Amino acid sequence: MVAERPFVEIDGVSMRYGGAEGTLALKDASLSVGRGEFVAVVGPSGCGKSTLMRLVTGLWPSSAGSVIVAGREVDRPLSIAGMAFQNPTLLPWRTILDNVMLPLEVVEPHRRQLRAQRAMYEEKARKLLAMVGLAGFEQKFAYQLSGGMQQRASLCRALVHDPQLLMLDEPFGALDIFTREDLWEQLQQVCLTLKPTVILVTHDLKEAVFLADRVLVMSSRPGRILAERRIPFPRPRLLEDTYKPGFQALVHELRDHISAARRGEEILDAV
Ligand SMILES: Nc1ncnc2c1ncn2[C@@H]1O[C@H](COP(=O)(O)OP(=O)(O)OP(=O)(O)O)[C@@H](O)[C@H]1O
Repeated sequence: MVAERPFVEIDGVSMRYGGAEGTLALKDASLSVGRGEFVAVVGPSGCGKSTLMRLVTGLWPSSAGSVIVAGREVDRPLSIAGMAFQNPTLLPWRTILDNVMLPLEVVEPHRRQLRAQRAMYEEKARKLLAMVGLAGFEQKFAYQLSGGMQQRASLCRALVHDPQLLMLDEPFGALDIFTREDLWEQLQQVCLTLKPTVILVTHDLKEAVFLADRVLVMSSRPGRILAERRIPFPRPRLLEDTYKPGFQALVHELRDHISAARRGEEILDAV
């Protein structure tokens, strides 16, 4: 049997901002993500995690190496990706429903079909909102929602055009722990239902272990993948699981990797 080609293939990628004398954010970073896999990327602050996300989604070109998604070299912003960031960035003049439907006005083939099939698309957006507990808030504006609710809406916006790839950069970073845990469960449910390929950048190791099939640990800047850990726990995972010794041992193991990576940074800085 022929092994399926990874959905995301990053090979020997380097990225320097600001010309030859600028900041080397990534150096010789390689990783691959299988179709339908949920990968979390963790690492010391400033190690290049967000840079990696920008390269995969085609928002920036890499300085060296190759980024291939769905078998194609990434050389422009990817339309098959949905993205959500720490800041939900909802447009204040649009209702929540219209914010969620925004990608449909931009991404083909939805853009072409939106006028004729508006009712179908609207139903889809409403279903997503209901899935994350926002039924009844469709006609509200962002200022009428809490931070956690806005983040849920931004997750729906990232999913509305059926992206094959979901890119999440600290999407829950600004939220309190209760809201965050609530959203982990909802994201897990959404992923079990829609089965996108997901890359999640997070500082929260518990979040990484709860959500991911595999956690990748990056070195300090210039970033590359230092270690990876497969997460063996069956799904759906429960919040109670995060208190179990096996779960906590994995979190500690990842923390040790990151501490080692940070010590590497200090040693390098001292040279
Ligand atoms: N647009 C930019 N121009 C110049 N340098 C940049 C730019 N974006 C990021 N950098 C630098 O590249 C390095 C990696 O940044 P990046 O945001 O990718 O790290 P990160 O791991 O996501 O950080 P954090 O964990 O703190 O969010 C940092 O030193 C940062 O200062």
